[in-house]
Amino acid sequence: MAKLILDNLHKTYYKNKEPIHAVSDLNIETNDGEFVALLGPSGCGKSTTLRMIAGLEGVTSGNIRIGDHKINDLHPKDRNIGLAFENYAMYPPLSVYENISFNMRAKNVPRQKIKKQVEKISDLLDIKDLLHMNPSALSGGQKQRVNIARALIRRPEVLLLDEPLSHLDGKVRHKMRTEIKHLHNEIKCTTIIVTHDQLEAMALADRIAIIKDGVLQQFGTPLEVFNHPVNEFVAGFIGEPPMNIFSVFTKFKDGNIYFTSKNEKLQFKVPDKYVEFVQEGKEYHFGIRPTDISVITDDHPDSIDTNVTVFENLGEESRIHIKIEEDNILSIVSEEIYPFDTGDHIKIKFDTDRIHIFDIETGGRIENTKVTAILS
Ligand SMILES: Nc1ncnc2c1ncn2[C@@H]1O[C@H](COP(=O)(O)OP(=O)(O)OP(=O)(O)O)[C@@H](O)[C@H]1O
Repeated sequence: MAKLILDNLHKTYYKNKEPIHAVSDLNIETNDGEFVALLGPSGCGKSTTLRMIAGLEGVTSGNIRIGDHKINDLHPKDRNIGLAFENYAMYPPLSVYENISFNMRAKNVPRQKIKKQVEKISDLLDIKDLLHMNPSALSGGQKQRVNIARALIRRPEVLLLDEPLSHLDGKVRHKMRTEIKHLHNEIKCTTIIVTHDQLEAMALADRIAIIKDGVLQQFGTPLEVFNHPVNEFVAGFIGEPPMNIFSVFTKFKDGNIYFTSKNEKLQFKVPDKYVEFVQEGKEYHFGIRPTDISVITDDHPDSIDTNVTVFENLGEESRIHIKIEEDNILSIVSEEIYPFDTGDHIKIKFDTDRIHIFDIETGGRIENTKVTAILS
């Protein structure tokens, strides 16, 4: 087991002499045996980061260390890293057994030792029955398992998984996700997974590094990034369906400060924890997750009168779409609820402990939280 440390890592490419900062001053330190997800939209620099760790791409500046050893200048095969790629680059004429043992055979490791290790790893990944087969006869999920076996046979200190589930569909994807989690619990190898799927990152990782335009936005546990997103980008990227985010304005009334919508249809007393951080007469972005909006029947000082635009009953939850002035807002209610029709009048209430306020210029969270985070 080992810690992986990315220290001020920077990668610049040049296209028509114009610099592309694919990765900018990235700082991440994993714990021993930790499972970390690099998460972000297409082009944010996830794969470049993984490729630099693997040694398939040089670094522009900064250092990569495993424990105390700087590995920047080592050849990929000397880094003690196992890499399972998005595409299953296996040697087609060779059997699964031969594919898994390829590197050991190239190094003239004794046959018996190879056999023992392949058996052990195929047991772990439940691919014993596939060993005699040709790669072309494998399903997507089976190929991915073999791919991971090939990476693990080297007993790496760090395992890198590049979008391992992206070619798999529905149920297989879900099953494989659970298997990867199970495998990690067994082998406890420091693992970095690259994904653009936030649910995958939330389900698998101990901590998630959320990257935008090559810049780390937040590095935290799934609950930290979900409950305390450091900025509007993270708030909108984490969570499915996404957080409702809309403009509000601050206004003084009767000795209290309120968030209001543009035409004051929404009037919402600023919760105490935000009072010292907001200024009067300013616009903010107000975030609330769909599950933090409830439908109420009693009167409440903070209740909001509105109308249903669309009602969807999904069995285990109901989705109620409403409109407050120009903003479409979604509420998700998990308890059984009276089925509404379009146009029905309802009262909703925001959970005041679970609102998020962002600065409209910087996108940064307006609240003095103690979350380990880096603001862009
Ligand atoms: N070899 C290269 N030459 C020039 N630019 C590159 C090269 N590789 C990547 N880039 C650019 O660097 C940025 C980051 O790319 P990267 O592939 O790391 O992103 P990503 O987050 O992994 O995206 P995806 O999820 O689509 O794979 C992008 O703007 C990309 O166009």
